[in-house]
Amino acid sequence: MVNQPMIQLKNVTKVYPNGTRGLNNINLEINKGEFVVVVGLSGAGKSTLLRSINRLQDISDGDILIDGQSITHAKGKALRNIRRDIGMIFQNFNLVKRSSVLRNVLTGKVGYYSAWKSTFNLFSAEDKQKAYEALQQVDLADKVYVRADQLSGGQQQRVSIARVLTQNPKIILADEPTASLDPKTAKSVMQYLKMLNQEYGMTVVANLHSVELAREFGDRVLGVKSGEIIYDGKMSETPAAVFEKIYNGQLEEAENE
Ligand SMILES: Nc1ncnc2c1ncn2[C@@H]1O[C@H](COP(=O)(O)OP(=O)(O)OP(=O)(O)O)[C@@H](O)[C@H]1O
Repeated sequence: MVNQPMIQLKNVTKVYPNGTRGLNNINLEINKGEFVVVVGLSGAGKSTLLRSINRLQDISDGDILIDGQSITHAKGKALRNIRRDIGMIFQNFNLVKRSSVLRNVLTGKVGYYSAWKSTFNLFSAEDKQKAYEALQQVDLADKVYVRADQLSGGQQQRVSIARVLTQNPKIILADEPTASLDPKTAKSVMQYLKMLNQEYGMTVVANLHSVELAREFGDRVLGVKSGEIIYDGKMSETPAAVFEKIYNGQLEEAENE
């Protein structure tokens, strides 16, 4: 298959108002269908990278392209359309806790509805059916009408995965998706993310703290330090020692050249 760039960062810099360089002149291409894990110490810039890709925050310099279109310069409807193609998975699940599982999953469709229809939850029967099917995919069909806050952490993360499936994006950005879960549950959540990647061809970029999960699920690994990419390689060609060094903050860019 010819490599098709899905996410492109061109000379991207993010300077926070207090002067911190969250990202320092990053150039990066992620292809359609890749499962990329981003690793690095706390404060390295992993979340800044993800938040910049879907423009949850504006970058200071450079350009970011999503499937060939600049999200950096998009406005109004064009920006909303690009954002529709990007699903997010958060460490804290970001569910509406007092709403039902089904309603939470349907919010994945909000980007497709006019403001007033989504305010009044006027979802079509077809979308309700799709949301139900998404819940089947993550093995939660028996929890459709349960309130989100009645579920365990792992189940709540599966609801957020079903929400992303309903949104049907091209890209999923997962910011520490398993950080608040026990190891067994974390692995199961990663398996569902892998399913979205393999069965639906969604491109996944995930920040992960766990070396073990990163090695098991990523196809490609990006090591980040002080707002720069200090390692970029195929998982299968990345020795375990490189991981240890990235996580210990000992890997310097020169070692990777
Ligand atoms: N809103 C902000 N204002 C100022 N500095 C910030 C802001 N957000 C992040 N930073 C700084 O930018 C750098 C990168 O932070 P970021 O949150 O991207 O790191 P991270 O690798 O995701 O860390 P963690 O694993 O702890 O989430 C850090 O020095 C951080 O203190």
